[in-house]
Amino acid sequence: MTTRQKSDVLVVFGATGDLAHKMIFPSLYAMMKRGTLDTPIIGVAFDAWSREQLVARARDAVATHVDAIDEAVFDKLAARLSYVSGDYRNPETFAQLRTALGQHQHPLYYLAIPPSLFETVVTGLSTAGIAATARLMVEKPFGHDLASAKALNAALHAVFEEEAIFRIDHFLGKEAIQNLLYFRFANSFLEPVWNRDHVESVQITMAEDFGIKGRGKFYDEVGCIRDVIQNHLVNVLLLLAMEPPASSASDDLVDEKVQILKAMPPLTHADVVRGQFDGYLDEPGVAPGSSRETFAAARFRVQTWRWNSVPFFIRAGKNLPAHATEVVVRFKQPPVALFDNGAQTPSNYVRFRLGPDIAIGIGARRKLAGDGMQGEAVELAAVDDGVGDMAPYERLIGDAMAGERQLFTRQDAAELAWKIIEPILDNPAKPGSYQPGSWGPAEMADFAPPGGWVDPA
Ligand SMILES: NC(=O)C1=CN([C@@H]2O[C@H](COP(=O)(O)OP(=O)(O)OC[C@H]3O[C@@H](n4cnc5c(N)ncnc54)[C@H](OP(=O)(O)O)[C@@H]3O)[C@@H](O)[C@H]2O)C=CC1
Ligand SMILES: O=C1O[C@H](COP(=O)(O)O)[C@@H](O)[C@H](O)[C@H]1O
Repeated sequence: MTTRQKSDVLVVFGATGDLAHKMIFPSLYAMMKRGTLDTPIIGVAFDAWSREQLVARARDAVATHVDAIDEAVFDKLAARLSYVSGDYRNPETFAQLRTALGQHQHPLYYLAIPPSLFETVVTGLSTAGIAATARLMVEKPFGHDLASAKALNAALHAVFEEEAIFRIDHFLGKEAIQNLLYFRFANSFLEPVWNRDHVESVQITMAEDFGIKGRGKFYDEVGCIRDVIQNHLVNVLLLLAMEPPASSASDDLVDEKVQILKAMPPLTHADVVRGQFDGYLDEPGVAPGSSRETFAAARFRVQTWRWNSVPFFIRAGKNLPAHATEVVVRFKQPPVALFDNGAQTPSNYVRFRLGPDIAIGIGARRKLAGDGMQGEAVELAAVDDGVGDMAPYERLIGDAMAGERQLFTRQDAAELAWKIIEPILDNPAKPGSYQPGSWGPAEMADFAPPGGWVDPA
């Protein structure tokens, strides 16, 4: 299959599951509405459902996520749906799928299934002779540590070439995160100051004001560092730190990200604060006495000419006081404090609000009206209302079907990210406890970027 060839059928493994309900069907509906989906869609899962049951499930999924279903659009989606029922461990399931594919030669197989079944399905596709001219889209988590990520890559590569594999990190499909790349490299005014001469620190906060939403079993195996830092937030860091790519071609972009990953030394325990919210151990599915973190803050180093000595801090957690993902790039103080009676005033910054609301702000000081040279902090902000923005899964499914790899994680990048995080995974020490609605455990009092954390409003 050439890299430019469009997939001519979408096959969703896990069509009856939670992710399909929450993200995939609403995205397929949105694609249909936008006119960007014109292929058949085959769901494959264990439940002995009829096609009508799958259509009903898809309808429920869409109804849950849109204000009012456009019936004509949904009917077009429903008309494209078919269903193959069977166990992925049974070769007969793949024989049935081969029949269902009919004349279609270039499927996109979307693995929205438990990771323990990725290899089983890939082998099943290969044995049935329906893998050679196909693409594979793989859900997170992509491995549990470096060794498992490597093993998974080896299993996928036994059947699919790297160019045919699309590893999802839904953060990369977000409009605001694409804008990080755009804002940095579509403007020239940032470049002269975007380096260690001018930047004091970079901080990335992903705060969620809700808990683990009944996903105790999943979350307790994963924890905050694996769930969002190793993937989503390291990806944000890479977009902030990377050098300008030679072109916007996928491999040129990823090559620059990989250069940054190679320049980041593995974390040590001294680089990390872990926390667990009070009440976590009472959540269904959480192991008794679990030491899994629901909060983590980490200090990363990027040892390049541009960034050496600039700390990159990431913090993330459940049950924090706000729901916001935000980056603050803080610039150094002016060399001489001429005004404000010589006081060191908050310095300049660039703030990227990545979600749920979207904004870019530039922090500066201006003089207050009056006789004295006293000032105040102001922010020049561009706020995006998000109306009409493409949801990440819609963008990513569309890109994978088109063979567009820019927003997917390449094998080397996935493995390097694990290498950096690996030493701090699975710390048996008890994380510091924190009250739901606070900014993490007491240890955070001594763990902050120069100038302190900026708590998103
Ligand atoms: N749910 C979420 O919010 C998110 C999920 N993900 C990832 O997406 C993937 C799927 O997660 P999720 O939808 O929550 O999982 P679910 O457990 O809800 O769904 C699993 C799906 O796999 C099918 N399945 C499982 N075992 C078999 C089998 N042996 N043979 C045939 N079908 C089987 C199930 O079919 P059946 O129902 O018929 O038994 C079901 O359709 C995972 O990798 C997860 O990490 C990523 C981000 C968020
Ligand atoms: O992958 C995940 O992301 C969500 C947050 O995603 P967002 O797009 O809603 O910001 C997080 O809540 C979840 O724990 C994690 O698995």
